Amino acid sequence: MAGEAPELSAQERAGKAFPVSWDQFHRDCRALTWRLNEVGPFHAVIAITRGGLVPAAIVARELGVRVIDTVCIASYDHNKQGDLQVLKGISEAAMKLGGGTGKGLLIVDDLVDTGKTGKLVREMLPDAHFATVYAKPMGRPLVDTFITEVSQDTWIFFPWDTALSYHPPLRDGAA
Ligand SMILES: O=P(O)(O)OC[C@H]1O[C@H](OP(=O)(O)OP(=O)(O)O)[C@H](O)[C@@H]1O
Ligand code: HPA
Ligand SMILES: [Mg+2]
Repeated sequence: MAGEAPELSAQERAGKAFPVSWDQFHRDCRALTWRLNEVGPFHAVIAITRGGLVPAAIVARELGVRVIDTVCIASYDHNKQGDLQVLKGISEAAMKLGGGTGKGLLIVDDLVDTGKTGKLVREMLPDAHFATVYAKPMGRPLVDTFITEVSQDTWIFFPWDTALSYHPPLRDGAA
């Protein structure tokens, strides 16, 4: 309708930016693995796609886990959260390894924000261990292990979603 304020995306509502480089992300994943190493061993890693694929590869490599499965969930379209859609569930083989409830399985995602995605996967695997690299306060109670907490009004920019670009000097009005 004319005159109505345009709806803000989750990223715009967040306000603060937290850009993460590949280097930083790799370091944070290794730090996460140090903590997980005290909790395991794990029979398999379940990556929540797509963001969970990158930390899952690093964590699985460090922990020596070779069985990796995915649960494919779509929610944010660019930066606005819609209804969650499970595009692919957990495989029968991974379910079997976790005794049907996820015991001994490690779920990995890049972050929890509102916690909606994590909640859905936890319902599928109630006894699994859930780890993320970053956590915002709303989603934090759902996670068993994470490395860095950022405020709810922060948007995390991952290296696979960003590229280096020119930034004008402050003097010329850059924010
Ligand atoms: O805690 P929530 O509010 O549910 O948000 C967290 C989820 O959102 C992002 O995934 P997204 O749905 O954007 O898909 P992607 O991993 O394919 O980028 C992120 O990778 C988490 O999986
Ligand atoms: O802060 C975020 N960054 C990137 N993707 C996301 N999906 C939910 N929250 C975020
Ligand atoms: Mg995701």
